[in-house]
Amino acid sequence: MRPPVDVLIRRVDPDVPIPAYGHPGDAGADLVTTEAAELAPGERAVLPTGVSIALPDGYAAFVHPRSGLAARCGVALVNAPGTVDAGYRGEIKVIVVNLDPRETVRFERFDRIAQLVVQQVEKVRFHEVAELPGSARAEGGFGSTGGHAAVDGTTGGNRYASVVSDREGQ
Ligand SMILES: O=c1ccn([C@H]2C[C@H](O)[C@@H](COP(=O)(O)OP(=O)(O)OP(=O)(O)O)O2)c(=O)[nH]1
Ligand SMILES: [Mg+2]
Repeated sequence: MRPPVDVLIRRVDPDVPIPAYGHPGDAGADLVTTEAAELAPGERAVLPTGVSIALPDGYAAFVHPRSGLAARCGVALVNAPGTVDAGYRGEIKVIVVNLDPRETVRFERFDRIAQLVVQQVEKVRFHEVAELPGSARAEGGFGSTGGHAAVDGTTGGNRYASVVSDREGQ
């Protein structure tokens, strides 16, 4: 296993726990909210995590959702994954949204709300050309290989979801 990358961290809130990995080998270290919040269905909020970091050059950190929160409460991140640039010294914030159609979600102070994944990122130089080199995929995308959702129960073969926009009685 490669040695961990050292990242400087500052507590904006003196009592906040340092982000921690749940298990060895986990990709994300959990972030908490330092503010309690209540989100009605459809509501969103920008929640403070109480920490700011200084990443080494060539790295970025990504704010990812937690699957348990998504599955149990319908909480998603509006901008998932959020990007924390190496030069950002402000407090890391998490933009949560309650996607549950009925239930209000309540976060208590220090509830774990997201996870931070630190990765190396490449910086590229863009070279403008009139024509790009050919490829097997060419311009195919957005479901060109099949297996996409069908609308109103239309079967397209090899599908795995459907959208029912014209439900009975509506
Ligand atoms: O979920 C997030 C996303 C971003 N940030 C912080 C770190 C990041 O470096 C900065 C800017 O983020 P981004 O580039 O996504 O936002 P922008 O709307 O493009 O703002 P800017 O013009 O400041 O780059 O905000 C967070 O704390 N949490
Ligand atoms: Mg930006």
